[in-house]
Amino acid sequence: MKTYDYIVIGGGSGGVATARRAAEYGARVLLVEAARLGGTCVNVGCVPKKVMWYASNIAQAMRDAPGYGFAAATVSLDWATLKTRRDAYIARLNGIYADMLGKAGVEIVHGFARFADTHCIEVDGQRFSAPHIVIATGGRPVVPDIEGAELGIDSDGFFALDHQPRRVAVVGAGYIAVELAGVFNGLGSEVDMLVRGAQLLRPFDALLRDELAAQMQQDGVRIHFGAQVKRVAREADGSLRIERTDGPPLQVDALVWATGRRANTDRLNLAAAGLAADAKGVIATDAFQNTTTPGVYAIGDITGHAELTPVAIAAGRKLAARLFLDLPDSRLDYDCIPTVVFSHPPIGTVGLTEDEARDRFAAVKVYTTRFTAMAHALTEHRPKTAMKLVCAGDDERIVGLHVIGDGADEMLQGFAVAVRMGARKADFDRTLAIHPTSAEEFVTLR
Ligand SMILES: Cc1cc2nc3c(=O)[nH]c(=O)nc-3n(C[C@H](O)[C@H](O)[C@H](O)COP(=O)(O)OP(=O)(O)OC[C@H]3O[C@@H](n4cnc5c(N)ncnc54)[C@H](O)[C@@H]3O)c2cc1C
Ligand SMILES: NC(=O)c1ccc[n+]([C@@H]2O[C@H](COP(=O)([O-])OP(=O)(O)OC[C@H]3O[C@@H](n4cnc5c(N)ncnc54)[C@H](O)[C@@H]3O)[C@@H](O)[C@H]2O)c1
Repeated sequence: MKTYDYIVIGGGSGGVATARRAAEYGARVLLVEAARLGGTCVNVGCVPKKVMWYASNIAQAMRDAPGYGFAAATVSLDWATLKTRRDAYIARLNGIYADMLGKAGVEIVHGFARFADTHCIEVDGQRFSAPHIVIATGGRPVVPDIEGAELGIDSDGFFALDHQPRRVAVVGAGYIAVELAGVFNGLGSEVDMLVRGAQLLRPFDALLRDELAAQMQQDGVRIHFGAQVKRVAREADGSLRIERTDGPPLQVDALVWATGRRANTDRLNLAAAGLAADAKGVIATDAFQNTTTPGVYAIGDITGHAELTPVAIAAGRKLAARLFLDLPDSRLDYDCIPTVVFSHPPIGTVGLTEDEARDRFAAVKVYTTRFTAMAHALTEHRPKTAMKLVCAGDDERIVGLHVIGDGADEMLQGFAVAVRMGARKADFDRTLAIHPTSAEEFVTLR
């Protein structure tokens, strides 16, 4: 049996980050990865998704071009070329991850890890042990148990598509549903969204939810609220017939399930480590990523906190510093996590929604604005930008900042620093505007 200081199960966002840091701090580290290095984010998440988002933005820019006097061009996408180029980019990233880990001195084993006991794992019959083992095995998409569900694809299947479906149904209303629906629509597919509830992005501030639904509908996405899929069947021409609760069947070329994810903990033999997961596969941790078994930790999506790459990375790095730099207080603060939804238009949000703030504070003041960004003054397509500042207390501390509109994705990071530092409305007011931008509206709100 080979022994190490630290074993990392899973080479995704959290696993790679914690392994690398621990090795840099002098630990002997083994990382076990069952599939491709980089995990969900690099292979079937953030990265290929953002490439598709950019592609969709380029298509929109081509449609906007005549407003600026350019001759109208036919927007015709060779999806297969885009996929080949995207896949090549990701293969390069896989290689960079392997190099990076190698240079840091992390040993990598390719295979599927299972616990043999509290401090020992087994990979393809080989055993490895360490006093510290971190589980960073991420999650996978879940699909409802409905007749014909297997005829649809999930987000992994979206990235495997080698041609563009002409008509698409997207089921769900979370991050992935709105992002993929926006990409398909921007690239010219006909899109129907089937939403079980009455809103998109239910946990988000009402301003963002309402603006996004309105803009997507204006851009041609048919959003069916209160809609559930009853049955899916393949027609003779290869298309799919989707029977739903709220209206006549839909006929589409692809059905995408964007109905949530579950943690990859069911095949880890957790019991051997004295652990158990909940129904969604989530492993309970304390504020320091400790599980209930001493020496076994969990980070990233399997902990059921904000399922975001920077969260997994930061939790992994903090843990490495606690274990191998002798910094006993090193832990991630899960408050005030900024996040961007790469919808069309994009959303940026940090802190509390207005409703959350009203529940928490006696005095809440809200500032909002809604306008057409200058870039669209000359174009036929005129998406709106909307912003909200949620302030609490007599000194109007900014406890929530929300924006939807072009540029929201790049706008948020700097404002997230200000919110994290405890900025007051008065701090925004005395910050000079940068003109002409959309972001300047945040410092001129009255
Ligand atoms: C479509 C999509 C888009 C997304 N977009 C964004 C975005 O724009 N921004 C953002 O911040 N987040 C985004 N996310 C979320 C982000 O990808 C995850 O939060 C992040 O990848 C979680 O990192 P992790 O380390 O917990 O797990 P993962 O990155 O999922 O890595 C887990 C790794 O563990 C491996 N593994 C599993 N079981 C075992 C085992 N037993 N043995 C060995 N290896 C194992 C897996 O193969 C995988 O490589 C997106 C997710 C999806 C699905
Ligand atoms: N831009 C980003 O940072 C980004 C992008 C994608 C994903 N993510 C992360 O990944 C996580 C997972 O994303 P997601 O979109 O899979 O999950 P989600 O939890 O955001 O959304 C799941 C959606 O599916 C719906 N749903 C669940 N079961 C259903 C059913 N049987 N029928 C119909 N609808 C059903 C839910 O109501 C919800 O709208 C996100 O919470 C986020 O943390 C982040």
